[in-house]
Amino acid sequence: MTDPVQPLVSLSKKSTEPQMIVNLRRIKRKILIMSGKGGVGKSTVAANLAIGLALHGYRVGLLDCDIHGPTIPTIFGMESMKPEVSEEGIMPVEVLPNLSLMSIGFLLEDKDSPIIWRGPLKMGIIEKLLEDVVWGELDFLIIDLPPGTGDEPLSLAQLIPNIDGSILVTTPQDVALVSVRKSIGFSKKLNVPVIGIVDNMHGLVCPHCGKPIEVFRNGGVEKASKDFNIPILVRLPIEPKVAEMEDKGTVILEMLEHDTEWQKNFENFVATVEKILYEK
Ligand SMILES: Nc1ncnc2c1ncn2[C@@H]1O[C@H](COP(=O)(O)OP(=O)(O)OP(=O)(O)O)[C@@H](O)[C@H]1O
Repeated sequence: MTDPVQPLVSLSKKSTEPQMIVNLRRIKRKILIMSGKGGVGKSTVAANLAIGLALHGYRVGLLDCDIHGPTIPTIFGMESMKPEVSEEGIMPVEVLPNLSLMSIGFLLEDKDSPIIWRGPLKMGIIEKLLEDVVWGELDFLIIDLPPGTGDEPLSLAQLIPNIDGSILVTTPQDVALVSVRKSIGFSKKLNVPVIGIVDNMHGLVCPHCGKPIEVFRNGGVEKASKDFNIPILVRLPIEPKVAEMEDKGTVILEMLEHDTEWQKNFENFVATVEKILYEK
């Protein structure tokens, strides 16, 4: 059986761990963004954290490891970009002078077909990205993992050496507790400390009266935070503009505007993450 989508970059070169180590050694901090299930806002959080850190002056890379639905190129309005491939390796796509991206989505010839890869090929392409992407010197590499806490995201995360911390993204239903517990177990298996939880889609601000509306029955995230002694880093409301911003690729413009609630929430989130990491 042939694979339905052919990656642009040849996978024939044999993996060599030292090359991966050489590339990743130049990165000061590697942060995993993960979630117990799909569609909770993991890529949204990864993209905005990367932008926020870059706006604070850090050199940031964002690696989209979501093999089944790589959304980072769309969020940045860069779906049609093709990374340069040279003797040195694959060059990440530059969004700002100090923010660059790499996504499996950039390496697919046919972006509209569903991505159905067998296990070894999936691991192969992630290994290839870790080995061959020439990030240069970075202060942060933000890694957007595939959703879930099963064997596949675990094996992918295990390919990345010396991860500094994980951020768990969840929504506020009661099942948050289950989801957060699974994510903590996942981080433990990787020996990665949990930095904190992002409570996403936490209510909605009424567009007429400005008062908060609780959409889901809340309490699960607070309980998880207390039970596991892990801080809630930020509560993000349901923001109807987000899907539109992401589809149009204007997320970065929103973050450059300093007067929206969405931007302010992320500004606080980024400052909290920075504080936790640099006080360690
Ligand atoms: N706070 C929010 N308010 C409104 N929409 C949101 C919010 N957070 C995320 N979304 C939207 O929800 C959808 C899923 O978000 P996202 O792709 O970030 O989730 P994910 O967890 O990465 O999903 P996947 O499982 O596909 O990896 C997107 O359309 C995004 O625009």
